[in-house]
Amino acid sequence: MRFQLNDQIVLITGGSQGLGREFAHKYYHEGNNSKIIVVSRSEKKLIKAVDAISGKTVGTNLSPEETGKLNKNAKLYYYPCDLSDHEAVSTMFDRLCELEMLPTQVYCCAGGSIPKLFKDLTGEELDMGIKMNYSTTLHIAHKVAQLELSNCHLILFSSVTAFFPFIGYSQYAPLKVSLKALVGILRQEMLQNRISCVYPGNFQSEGFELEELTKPDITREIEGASTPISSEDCCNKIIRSLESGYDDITTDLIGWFLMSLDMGLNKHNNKSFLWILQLLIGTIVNLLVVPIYMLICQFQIKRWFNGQQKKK
Ligand SMILES: NC(=O)C1=CN([C@@H]2O[C@H](COP(=O)(O)OP(=O)(O)OC[C@H]3O[C@@H](n4cnc5c(N)ncnc54)[C@H](OP(=O)(O)O)[C@@H]3O)[C@@H](O)[C@H]2O)C=CC1
Ligand SMILES: CCCCCCCCCCCCCCCC(=O)[C@@H](N)CO
Repeated sequence: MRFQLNDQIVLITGGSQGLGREFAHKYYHEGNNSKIIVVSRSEKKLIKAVDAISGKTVGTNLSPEETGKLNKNAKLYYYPCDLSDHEAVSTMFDRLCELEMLPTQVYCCAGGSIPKLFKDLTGEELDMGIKMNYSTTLHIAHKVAQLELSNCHLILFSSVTAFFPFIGYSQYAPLKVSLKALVGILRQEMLQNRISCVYPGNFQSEGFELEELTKPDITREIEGASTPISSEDCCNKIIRSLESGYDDITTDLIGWFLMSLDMGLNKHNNKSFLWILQLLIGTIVNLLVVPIYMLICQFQIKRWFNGQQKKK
């Protein structure tokens, strides 16, 4: 399935800000004869996003209640929906079916993290992590599977933390690992669909700014190797990889390197021309470097905890 921006109906979850809004902007300005539907919980943020993308208020609300004002010739649409609610997702797809706007590409950008030590998280924050990072993608993928949208290209957004879950990301990384597992299974079951998975490193977004407020220093120290890039750069890197036919995509060197350590049983369909290099690097580094790094990492973490004790 050759990837292109033109002649698509592209559904972007998490399209009200950050990376999702960047993709919407890219399709709006470069995708000829494409329709864009941005989805998130907040109608207010969606309206702000469509204004920012198009420079004027042209976004059309696709909700059933807005049928009277529907402009079928518009390019940019929005649909407020809490994607962690299976029924709400089902209603959204019913609506898209009614309007003959079932998607040909789906970007599952909805997600976000609250970096804290596990014991410092609230039950609500833990539940939010599961909903925001897993359920939102799960229900969308489930509807694509059930409707047998065989020409639909699913693009899931995991994270580098799926290759190396580390201290401070207990509310987030396990769910990004789950997405990696889901991708492996869907690739075996949904043979008619192209299923891509993106493992971004850090990039500047509203979500990134928010997570910086609670991120423990030790977490920031470990992830220092992933310097935040702009959302626009991240978007363009991902589009270039998709256009090159890759389906397991990273956005920085450390992400590519950590993916090489995680080749396992799910990466053998990776079309990266560097795939064999990744396999070789992964084998050698897993054997010779990882044991040493994990000792250093444990020392770093123990030193940080000792420092925390002294502060008390
Ligand atoms: N920024 C980074 O450094 C990295 C980000 N990632 C991943 O990339 C993706 C995009 O990240 P980023 O741009 O920073 O995200 P942001 O946190 O900036 O935006 C998250 C988006 O998801 C939407 N959203 C959250 N919960 C729901 C829900 N239940 N239903 C519908 N929409 C929802 C939000 O809109 P609303 O509040 O209106 O619902 C918002 O539009 C995420 O999956 C993130 O985990 C991965 C690695 C690094
Ligand atoms: C031989 C072994 C070497 C190991 C080096 C370890 C380097 C770890 C870099 C981790 C980068 C994590 C980026 C997370 C982005 C993200 O998902 C958050 N911003 C949440 O949004």
